[in-house]
Amino acid sequence: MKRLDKLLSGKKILIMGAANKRSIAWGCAQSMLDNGAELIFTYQNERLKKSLNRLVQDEDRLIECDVSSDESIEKAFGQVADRFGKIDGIVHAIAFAKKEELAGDIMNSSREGYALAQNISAYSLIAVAKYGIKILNDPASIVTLTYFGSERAIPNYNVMGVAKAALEANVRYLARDMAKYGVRVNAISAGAVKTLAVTGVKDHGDLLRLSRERTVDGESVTTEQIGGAASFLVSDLSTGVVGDVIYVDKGVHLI
Ligand SMILES: NC(=O)c1ccc[n+]([C@@H]2O[C@H](COP(=O)([O-])OP(=O)(O)OC[C@H]3O[C@@H](n4cnc5c(N)ncnc54)[C@H](O)[C@@H]3O)[C@@H](O)[C@H]2O)c1
Repeated sequence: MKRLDKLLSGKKILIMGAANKRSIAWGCAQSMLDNGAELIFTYQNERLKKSLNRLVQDEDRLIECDVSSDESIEKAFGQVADRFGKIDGIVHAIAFAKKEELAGDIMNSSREGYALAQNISAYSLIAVAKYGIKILNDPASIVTLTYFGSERAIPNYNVMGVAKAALEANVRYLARDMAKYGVRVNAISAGAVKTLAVTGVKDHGDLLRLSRERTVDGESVTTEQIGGAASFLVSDLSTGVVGDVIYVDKGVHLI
């Protein structure tokens, strides 16, 4: 029998949502590389490709995918299969809402802004799973990223909190329905970290400070720590974890 000496040796993982070195997706990528995985990355558009290119130079491993379009997802996953064959996992670290929707009272959210947040931040997981069936091995694992604003009314988080609640429900329904393909689906509820996405939330400085103060040791969770849990969830150590939301927030949700 071939001896595999690292947790993720022999596993090919698709990382969706690495915009720069602060991205949670990049923390996941670092941990997975350390654990022996082979990685492929998707980027949203040419602008984000330039940014990702500073971190990943191998052009073959960079594939465009805008999750607002089924055609884009199908094409991207076709390219993944052509270049790398079947894969063993997908990290979905993607969310979006317009800045004006991430401020003030939720009564002022627009129909369009609400729908857009749902489309990019929650529905996209279903679309990724749907096209993912064709390129995922049996067994395989999908991991998405959520936030505590799905359960509590966090100031200004508004439509994104509602989208995260939908995302977590999607995880449960997908976990049920993807099981017949040997695919597990789980979410990590990450503590607040300063990324590009967070800066869209009004008064995000307060959100980050409050979140840091509520961790058990007064230090914010790091993207590396979130990545560690993501590595566990795509690994064979977590085959019993199905349709779950795992907190990686250093205890913020406890208080
Ligand atoms: N930063 C936090 O405090 C925090 C906490 C918990 C959960 N999360 C979640 O983690 C995930 C990653 O966000 P992040 O904080 O690392 O920020 P980030 O800005 O680094 O990453 C967000 C990514 O989403 C991508 N994206 C947006 N719209 C897209 C589209 N239409 N098609 C394809 N990609 C698209 C962006 O290109 C970017 O790469 C998000 O789901 C976010 O809600 C973040």
